[in-house]
Amino acid sequence: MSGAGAMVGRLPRVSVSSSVLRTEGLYKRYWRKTALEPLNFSLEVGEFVGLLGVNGSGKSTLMKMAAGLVRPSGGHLEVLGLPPGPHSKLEVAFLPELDHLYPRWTAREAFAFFDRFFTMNRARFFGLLEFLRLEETARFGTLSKGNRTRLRLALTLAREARLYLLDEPLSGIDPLTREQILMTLMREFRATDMTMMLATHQVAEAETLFDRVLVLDEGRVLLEGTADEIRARRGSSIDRAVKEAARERRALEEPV
Ligand SMILES: Nc1ncnc2c1ncn2[C@@H]1O[C@H](COP(=O)(O)OP(=O)(O)OP(=O)(O)O)[C@@H](O)[C@H]1O
Repeated sequence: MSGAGAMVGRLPRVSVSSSVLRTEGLYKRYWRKTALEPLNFSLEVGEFVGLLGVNGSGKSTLMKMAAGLVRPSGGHLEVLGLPPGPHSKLEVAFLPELDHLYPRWTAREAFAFFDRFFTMNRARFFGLLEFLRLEETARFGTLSKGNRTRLRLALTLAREARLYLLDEPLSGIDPLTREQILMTLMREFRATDMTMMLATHQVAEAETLFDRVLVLDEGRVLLEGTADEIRARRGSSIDRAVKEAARERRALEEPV
């Protein structure tokens, strides 16, 4: 990949001793709907964790709580040792699912806007544009869906942050390109101390990509562990293990 060194640039500040994200009994209800059941989970410095699950399993809810955008209903949540707040807004780079960029902005202008609020890594951003084959001068509103997704990803990863939360960062990109982008980016970024959680429906990506996965199903933890642990425990690929575990849970819950 071209510009790989420049892409990574300065390493984010890290505190080696404590978890970047820690939850204890964290849960979320929207009126009567439970989006996330009490969750005990932690994310350590330098880890790259896959947050997996089908639509509505609670992935975005967990990410939004960690990003300080949704208030938990109860339990304990710590980001970099403190409840989410102004400190974590600066230290957490969150890529939401929805397009949030002004359509008339070029990549350059979007970068300048972000640069007013966050610590941005210019060399990394332009390295990412090159790698993702994005033009600096094209307006966001004129880009294809896949290219808009790429630009949003580049802006998020160009932030100097201690935690990156990427919610379906490659939706709308064809599977082959998606795999290439993810594999290359992760190879680059995992050589640093960047800590990431990436939400995806694409369970098969967990086979090779992540240090560890957390699989949610209807707001509950279905599986958790490294790919090797899950394969050893269940004797099958993660993709199959997730399907089997979901089937088993449904069978247990069916009234007799
Ligand atoms: N603002 C809200 N008000 C009411 N219910 C909500 C709200 N946000 C999410 N939910 C519900 O909470 C549950 C979990 O939703 P969430 O968006 O976290 O799932 P998800 O795994 O991210 O889904 P997807 O993959 O489709 O993005 C769903 O049943 C959803 O309908």
